[in-house]
Amino acid sequence: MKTRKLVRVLEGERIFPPPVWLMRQAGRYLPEYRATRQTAGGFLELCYNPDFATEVTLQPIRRFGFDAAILFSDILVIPDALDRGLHFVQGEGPKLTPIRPDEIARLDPSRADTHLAPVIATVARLRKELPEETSLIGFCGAPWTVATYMIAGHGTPDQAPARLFGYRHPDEMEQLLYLLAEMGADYLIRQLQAGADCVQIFDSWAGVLDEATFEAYAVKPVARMVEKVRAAVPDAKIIGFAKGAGSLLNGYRQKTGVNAVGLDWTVPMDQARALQTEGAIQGNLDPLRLIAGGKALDEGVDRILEGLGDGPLIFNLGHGITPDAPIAHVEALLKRIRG
Ligand SMILES: Cc1c2[nH]c(c1CCC(=O)O)Cc1[nH]c(c(CCC(=O)O)c1C)Cc1[nH]c(c(CCC(=O)O)c1C)Cc1[nH]c(c(C)c1CCC(=O)O)C2
Repeated sequence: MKTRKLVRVLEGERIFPPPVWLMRQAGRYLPEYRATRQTAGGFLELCYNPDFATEVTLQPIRRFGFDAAILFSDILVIPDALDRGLHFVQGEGPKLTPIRPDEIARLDPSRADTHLAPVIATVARLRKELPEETSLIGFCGAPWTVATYMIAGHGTPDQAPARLFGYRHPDEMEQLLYLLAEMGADYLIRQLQAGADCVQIFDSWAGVLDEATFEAYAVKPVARMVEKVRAAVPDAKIIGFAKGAGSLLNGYRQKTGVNAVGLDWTVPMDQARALQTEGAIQGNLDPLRLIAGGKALDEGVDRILEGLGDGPLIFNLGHGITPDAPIAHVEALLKRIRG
C-alpha cells in the first residue's frame, strides 16, 4: 500500500494541492447525518453504536471525497467512561455532574476499556470500509479541555469555573489532568492499533489560559500523552490543536512532540509560516467564510494556498464546520483547492 497523503504530510512532505478534511465534517449540516441521528434516537446512541457511527463517518467521504475521515465520536466519552452523568440537552450542548475537588482521587478509570470498546470496533470497521486512499483520523480531547466540561458541568464562554478550580485546588487539578492524560493516551493507542492512520488531540479551550497555566495544563499533559502513545506505537502520527493559543503556540510542537500543529483562523500568516518551517501545519480557514461563500470563501482559500501551499500543509477550517454551512459552499471550497 502507498502511504496515504495525510500521513506523508505529517512526515513533513509537501503535497500540492494539499490534502483536505474539515473538523466536524460529519454533522448537522448534512441531511443524511440528521436522518441517521433521528433513527439512532440520540447523539450518544450514535457514538456508541458501530453501525451508526461508521455510517455517519462515511457520509462526508461519499459526498465530498475528503482526503481523510475522522472517527465519529466525542471528546466527552472519556468523562462518560468515568460515570460523570453525561447527557445532551437539545440546543444546549453537553451536561455533566460538576466534579468537586474531593471526588478526584476517587475517579475510577477501570471501566474505560469496556465502555469504549464500541468506539474501537468502529475504528476497525471504518478502516475496512473506507477507500484505500482515504486516511482515518482518530482523536480524543486534551486533558485541559475535557477537564473544563467535567468541572463546570456544561460549556461556558471563558471556562472561568475550571480556571478558578485550578488556582484554588492546584493539586487536585494536577491529579485530574494526569488521570485524563493517561486515559486519553490509552484510548489513542487502542485507536491506532485498531487501524487509525493518525490521531488528533483537541485542546479547544487552550486559548483561555495564561502563560503559566498553558505550560502546566496544555503543554505538560499533552507531552505526557504523546510520550505514552509513542512508547506503545513508536511511529504514531499526532496532530495537536491548541485552539486560540496565539503566540503560546510557538514551541508547542517541540515541547509536546506532536507531528503537526493545528491552527485556528486568528493565527497570522507570518507565524503560520514560521511554524511550518519546523514541520506540518493544519488549518486555518475561518468557518464563517464557508457560510458566506463567494468572494469571502475564495479569498480565504487562496490566501492559505498562496501563503502556506509551498510547505507541508493539511487544509482544514480553523474550527468545526457549523450546522448552517451550505453544502454547495463545501463543494466550492474543494473545487477551489483541487482545481
Ligand atoms: C469541545 C468538543 C466537544 N466535542 C468535540 C470537541 C472538540 C472540538 C471542538 O471544539 O469542536 C470533538 C468532536 N465532536 C464531534 C466530533 C466528530 C468528528 C468530526 O466530524 O469532526 C469531534 C471531533 C461530533 C459532535 N459532537 C456534538 C455534535 C452535535 C450533536 C448533535 O447531533 O446534536 C457532533 C456532530 C455535540 C457536542 N460535543 C461537544 C459539544 C460542546 C457539543 C455541542 C455543540 C454542538 O451542538 O454543536 C464537546
